[in-house]
Amino acid sequence: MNNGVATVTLNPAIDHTIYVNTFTPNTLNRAEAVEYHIGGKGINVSKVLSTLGQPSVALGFLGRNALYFEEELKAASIETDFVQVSGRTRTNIKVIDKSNLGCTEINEPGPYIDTASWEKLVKKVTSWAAKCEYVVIAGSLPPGVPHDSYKFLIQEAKKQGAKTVLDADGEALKRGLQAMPFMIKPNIHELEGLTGKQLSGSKQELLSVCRELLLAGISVVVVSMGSEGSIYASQEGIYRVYPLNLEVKNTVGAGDAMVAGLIHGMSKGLQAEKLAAFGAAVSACQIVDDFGRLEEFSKQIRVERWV
Ligand SMILES: Nc1ncnc2c1ncn2[C@@H]1O[C@H](COP(=O)(O)OP(=O)(O)O)[C@@H](O)[C@H]1O
Ligand SMILES: O=P(O)(O)OC[C@H]1O[C@](O)(COP(=O)(O)O)[C@@H](O)[C@@H]1O
Repeated sequence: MNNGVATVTLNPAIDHTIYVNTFTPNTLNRAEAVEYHIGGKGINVSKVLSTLGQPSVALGFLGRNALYFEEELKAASIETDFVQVSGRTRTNIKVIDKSNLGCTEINEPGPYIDTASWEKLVKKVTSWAAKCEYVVIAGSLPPGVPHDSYKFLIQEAKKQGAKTVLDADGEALKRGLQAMPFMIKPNIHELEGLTGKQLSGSKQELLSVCRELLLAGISVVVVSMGSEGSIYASQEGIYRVYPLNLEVKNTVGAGDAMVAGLIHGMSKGLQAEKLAAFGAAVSACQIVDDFGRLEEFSKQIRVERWV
């Protein structure tokens, strides 16, 4: 038993982060520093949970470079139960321009997943969902898996009694929502894709979109808005979480850290206002790359009840 959290990453990645002084497209850029980290949204959630002292099991597909992932996860005390596939797990490029802290990302599509591998994965998710309180399903779909993969996995996990958390984009998010996950954490761009509207970020507009999702049957809706902070919505109320002014190191994985923070906070029984602040504080730690500041950030974050 792993204290109740399984993360599912169908499309893990090695995040290859390249820091340049000033990024200029169509010319030679020389790297000031490089970092390689195992990633993909569910894996990142497991890594942050582990930093917070909460165990989890990581599931999904891994290709020929699986051993590297398994070793890194083991070193972080994260249990693994991946399906091995014959392709190569992808590498995603993140270029960080130190002059303005902008991040240019190129995410690969990932290896092809055949039907037999997909069926193995479904069995693993179903079996872990029976043992876990939360099943986090996150990230893009690799080629070959069904378009309604997330809808199906959420339905199966719910049948086993797990609370499901979905963090995805585009069609994968739209279809996944049909199975009514317990919690979703779209960023503002993912929410725009979902609603088909360009959002101004006004209070009325955000309230109306969150209310619609709650009414449809999702228990917790968290909309992250990068440097603008976030919105937390549940039956307890709808809250505006104001951002901190941070010395940003790298914003990659900020959303995943927020998901991990929300799950950890829920596991500890935090109520809406404190939970919303805790999720935001964990993402702030990820951005400055210093989890020693968790308590300080949790106290600094301002949460306002909207309704
Ligand atoms: N530049 C920033 N300054 C302060 N906080 C930030 C910044 N970028 C992200 N955050 C925090 O991290 C959270 C998640 O970031 P966001 O970029 O919205 O998610 P995602 O990584 O899923 O796109 C935000 O709601 C906010 O609390
Ligand atoms: O599966 P996708 O949508 O391509 O995203 C994968 C990427 O997202 C990340 O998990 C980061 O996500 P966030 O910045 O949204 O938290 C990277 O580690 C990874 O490269």
